Amino acid sequence: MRYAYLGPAGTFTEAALLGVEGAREAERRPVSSVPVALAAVRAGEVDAAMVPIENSVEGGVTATLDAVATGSELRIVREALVPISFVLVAAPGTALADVRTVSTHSHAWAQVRGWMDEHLPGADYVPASSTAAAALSLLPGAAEPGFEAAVCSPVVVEQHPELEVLAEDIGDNRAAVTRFVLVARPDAPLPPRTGADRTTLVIPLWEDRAGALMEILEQFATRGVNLSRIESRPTGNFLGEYFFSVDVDGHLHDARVADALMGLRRVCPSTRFLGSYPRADHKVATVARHHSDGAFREAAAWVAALQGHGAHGPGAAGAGHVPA
Ligand SMILES: O=C(O)C(=O)Cc1ccccc1
Repeated sequence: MRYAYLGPAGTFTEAALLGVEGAREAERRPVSSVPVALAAVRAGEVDAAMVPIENSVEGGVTATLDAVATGSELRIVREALVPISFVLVAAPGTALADVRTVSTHSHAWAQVRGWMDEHLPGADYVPASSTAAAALSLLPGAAEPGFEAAVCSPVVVEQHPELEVLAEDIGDNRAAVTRFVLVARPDAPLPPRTGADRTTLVIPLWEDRAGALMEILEQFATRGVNLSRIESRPTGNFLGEYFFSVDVDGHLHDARVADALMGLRRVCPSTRFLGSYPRADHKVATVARHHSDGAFREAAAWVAALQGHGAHGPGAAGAGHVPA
C-alpha cells in the first residue's frame, strides 16, 4: 500500500496514519495540503490518503469537506481518532520572552488561543501548512523562518530533541480529539458492516425552496437514522448555493440506511455517497424495533405479496408480525 498524508513527519495526521495496521511498513508520502493528498489518490499515485475531517473543538475541517464533496468521486474506508496535545517549541536557546511571532497550522492556532492570550498576549500568527512544518523551520540550519516559536505535537520534540520546549500541554481544551479519515478511490472494497458504523454523505441542496432541508432531514428521521454531524458549505459556484456534509450512524448494508439513501436519491438526485466504515469509538447505534433490518424485510415481503410477487403468492399478505 502507498499512503499520502499531511506532512512532514510529526504531524497529527501522520500519527493517525501510523495507527493503521501495516502503515509503518508501507510507503508513506508526506504532502503539503489536503487537496494535494487527495489529488494523489485520484491520480492513482497512492492508494489512500489520511486527512483530518472533524475536530472536537473547531468542528469540520473545511478543506477536507470541500475537497471530498467536489471533483471525481472518492471513498472513505476508515476513520481514526487522535487525542491532540500541543507544545510550544523554539530554536535552541530561545526564551518565552523572546517570542513575538508564532507559527502553526490554523486548526492548532485556534485551539491554543486562550493560552496565547494569557502567556503571549499580542503575539503575531504566521499560518503554516502543518504543525510539524512550522516546528521544523526552527531547527538550526533552516532558513530564517520569520517567527520565533511554533505550536506542534510532542512527537516532533521526540524526533528533534534539539528544539527548545517553551511550554507543554498548551491546548485550551485538554480533551481535544481530531477525527481523521482514510480516503481511497471509489472502487475500493466497501468495509463490511460491524454494527458500529458511520456513513458519510454529501447532499447538495437540490432546489432553493421552502422546506427543502426539511425534506432531506425527513429521509433520515422517518427511518430512524441518527445524524452525528451536519454542516453546510458553499459550493463555490455562486452566492447562496450550498451542500450539506452529513455523517449518519449506520452502514449502507443496514436496511434503514439503504432505505434513507433511496429516499435521498429521489429528493436530491445528486446526493454523493462517500462511504460506510467502522466507527473508531465502536459506539453501536440504538435502533428501534420498527427500524430494524427484520422490520424492513417483513414490510417489503408484505408489499411484494400484495403485488402478487411474494413467496406464497397474493394470499400471503396476511396481518403478519414484525420480527425483531
Ligand atoms: O498540522 C498537523 O499536524 C495536522 O495534522 C493538522 C492538524 C492540526 C491541528 C489539529 C489537528 C490536525
